[in-house]
Amino acid sequence: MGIVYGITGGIASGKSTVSKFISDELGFSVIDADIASRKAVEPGMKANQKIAETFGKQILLHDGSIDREQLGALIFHDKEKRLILNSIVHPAVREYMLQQQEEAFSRGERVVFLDIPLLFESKLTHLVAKTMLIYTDENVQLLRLMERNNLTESEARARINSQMPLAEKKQFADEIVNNNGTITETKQQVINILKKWRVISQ
Ligand SMILES: CC(C)(COP(=O)(O)OP(=O)(O)OC[C@H]1O[C@@H](n2cnc3c(N)ncnc32)[C@H](O)[C@@H]1O)[C@@H](O)C(=O)NCCC(=O)NCCS
Ligand SMILES: Nc1ncnc2c1ncn2[C@@H]1O[C@H](COP(=O)(O)OP(=O)(O)OP(=O)(O)O)[C@@H](O)[C@H]1O
Repeated sequence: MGIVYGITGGIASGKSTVSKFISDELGFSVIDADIASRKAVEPGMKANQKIAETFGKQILLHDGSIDREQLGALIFHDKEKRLILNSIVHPAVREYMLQQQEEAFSRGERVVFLDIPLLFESKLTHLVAKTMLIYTDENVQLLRLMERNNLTESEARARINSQMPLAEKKQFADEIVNNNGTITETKQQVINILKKWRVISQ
């Protein structure tokens, strides 16, 4: 059994950017909740059928996959619908992540990272030894989200408002990476934290 660290943040705060650095440049396994949530709803999976039953067959594309754009438009504007979707998808996401984690340990890895956007909202901190929050100011988050996803300001705000504000997440995090600056500056902060945690040597 190895040790598990949590990477969290908000939508478009830079979690994937940090995860990619930790996996591609530092060589650790990073298990991504967004990828898990995509797998959990593929055609043939229980959650796919449940979503069609709950939100209507028109939520499926011709190949049986979920129309993510349509589902996003529904759930990011409606808390009740969002909680229903979460209750369908999250158990499968947790199962998948745990399985990936065990596979990494059985390959002999000693440290794995979980990238979970809703780590604090879903009260999952017991799954990890320590947490790293990828933080940006809300105006930076908004602009990066609008640009990356080609969203209007009101669409982007609806997504940001679906999560606990990043400023509030700070109090729950063991370490905070300020990602308002350049990616190089962010990587250096990540290295410092991993040294402090003794994941990498000085
Ligand atoms: C609503 C869906 C179809 C939109 O898909 P889309 O491809 O546009 O976005 P993607 O899955 O890449 O998520 C992007 C970001 O949105 C945010 N987000 C996604 N789902 C949620 C949610 N239920 N509540 C709050 N924020 C969310 C996260 O920050 C995530 O990193 C999809 O996000 C989904 O199925 N969400 C429910 C599962 C979930 O909670 N996923 C988040 C991690 S488990
Ligand atoms: N320090 C930075 N400087 C400039 N652009 C950045 C920086 N960090 C991230 N970005 C850009 O901001 C956007 C959001 O980053 P990223 O995809 O890593 O966020 P995320 O937290 O994984 O988002 P999501 O939860 O939506 O998947 C991307 O387009 C990314 O290239």
